[in-house]
Amino acid sequence: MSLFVHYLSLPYLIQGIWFTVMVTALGLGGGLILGLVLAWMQLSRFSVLAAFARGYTVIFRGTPLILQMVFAYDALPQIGLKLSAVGAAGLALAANEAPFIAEMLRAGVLGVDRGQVLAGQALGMTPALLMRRIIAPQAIRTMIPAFGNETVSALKNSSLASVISVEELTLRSTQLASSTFDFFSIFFASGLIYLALTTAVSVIQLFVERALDLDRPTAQGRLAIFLPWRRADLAGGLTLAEQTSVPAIAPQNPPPDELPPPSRRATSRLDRAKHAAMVERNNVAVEVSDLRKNYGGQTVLNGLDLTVRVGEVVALLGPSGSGKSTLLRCINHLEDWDSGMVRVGGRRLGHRDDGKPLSPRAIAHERASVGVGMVFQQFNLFSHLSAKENVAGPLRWVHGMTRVDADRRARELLERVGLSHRADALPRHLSGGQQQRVAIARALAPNPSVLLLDEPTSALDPELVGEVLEVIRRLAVDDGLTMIIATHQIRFADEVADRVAFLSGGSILEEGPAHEILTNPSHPVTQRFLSVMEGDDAPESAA
Ligand SMILES: Nc1ncnc2c1ncn2[C@@H]1O[C@H](COP(=O)(O)OP(=O)(O)OP(=O)(O)O)[C@@H](O)[C@H]1O
Repeated sequence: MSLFVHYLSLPYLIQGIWFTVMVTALGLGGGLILGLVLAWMQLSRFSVLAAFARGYTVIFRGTPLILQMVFAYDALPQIGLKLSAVGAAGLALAANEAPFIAEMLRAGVLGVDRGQVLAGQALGMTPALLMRRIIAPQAIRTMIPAFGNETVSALKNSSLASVISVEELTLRSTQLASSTFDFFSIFFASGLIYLALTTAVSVIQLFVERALDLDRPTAQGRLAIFLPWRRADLAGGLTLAEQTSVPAIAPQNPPPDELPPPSRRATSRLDRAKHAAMVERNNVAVEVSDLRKNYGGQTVLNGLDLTVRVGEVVALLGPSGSGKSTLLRCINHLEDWDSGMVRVGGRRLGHRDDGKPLSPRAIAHERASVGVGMVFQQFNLFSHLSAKENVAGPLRWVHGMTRVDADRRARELLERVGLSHRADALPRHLSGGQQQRVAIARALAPNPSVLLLDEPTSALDPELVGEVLEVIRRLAVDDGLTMIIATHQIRFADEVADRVAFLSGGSILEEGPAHEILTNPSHPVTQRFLSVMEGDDAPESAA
């Protein structure tokens, strides 16, 4: 026992730790940089880069690290690259770790909900901005456990550096044992030192995981100063003390969601008819002509034409799979199409005037300047940001608003959708209806010229549908916003829409004044569709 304690504190062994840590740090640091490059290459649009990265991965993941170390130490000098033993071991470890780290990074990036990426694009975020503000913060959080594992594995793998005479812990233990023959005590002491190092890594991993856990309010507050995507919350009006006291879950008796009273403008059908007649004279807001889109062999949009005027509310109805969502995504150029043209505010979104496609970055800038807001079926709120940050963040990042102005606008809009009291809640602490109202506030924040709503209530429980429809109704009636709404809510369409377009098989079968189409459809497919809906949601027929 005393010998064991003696070896545990022997400077010769302790100094070996320094080499072990150095090789590990070089391997992990280099592996992280190289892994980032490999992950970027694999995710890139250029297939040559992706193929090169895959080839690298196959070679370095498929050959033993020990051979890579020997190669780095003995073969590289042949081509004039002479490295120290520690340098060669660090380089080989980095080259070996890189493909594993790249896969981890790729899994983290691909694991971020695609809906949030779409929402960011719809808000006019460039690919780089999306990566920095939306994808990376979420991916990093999910990658911590895997990165902890990788660190432990790199630490243990560093022992292979002994084959190229790096005087790390394993080599020194072996040397000591061969001179003293006290194998058991020396290797037991050395094993215990490795265990202490890997335990330290696990403790750090645990600390970082807890610190990044958004559900722990204390951590949120403390760590926010180091995290760019959380710093915003602090500066948004809450002091650090207030921030740390924000409850992780909704308070027991939260104040009820209250929408401000609507304007006195009536929502009667007669008013809607007058409104429809009035917008007839307005400029064209959205023009879709002869739009065609296929997914593989399936035709989803089949030469579709649609014109929407400023201030008009158009409801898209039609059976499931008729192409409503695809049409909305094309209008915002979240989806490319095969032929035809889409103009928003007179501009060909996504294309130059000569018809050539724009780069993703240029499309993002154009989306932001043309102003097409989008509300999705699944809300697609940024799950790592509070309700207020979901609204204020894009205003700062995309539209260059100051923090004070963006926060003020976010608060105004949250108040308008009756959620000012939940401004600091994370999306997962809100009900579906509340999340959709935040999503509407977020889409409205940059004052879009057109708002596209893709079945905004179909993911909601029936008792939550009403609150979201009320918010949309107010936007249509009080604010006169130009809207295109894909919906299955027939009664709602009758109340708020000026016009209904009925889609089937990727084209518009029938369109016209909402009440007329809904109560007296002329096409047999529309008649059949409305009669199926009749039981629960059909409008009262005209008197
Ligand atoms: N990314 C995709 N890849 C392949 N097919 C797709 C894709 N997106 C949609 N589709 C297909 O395109 C067709 C139209 O889909 P879309 O979502 O536009 O219909 P919808 O009218 O909005 O339906 P719903 O009312 O059910 O939402 C469907 O048959 C769907 O399976």
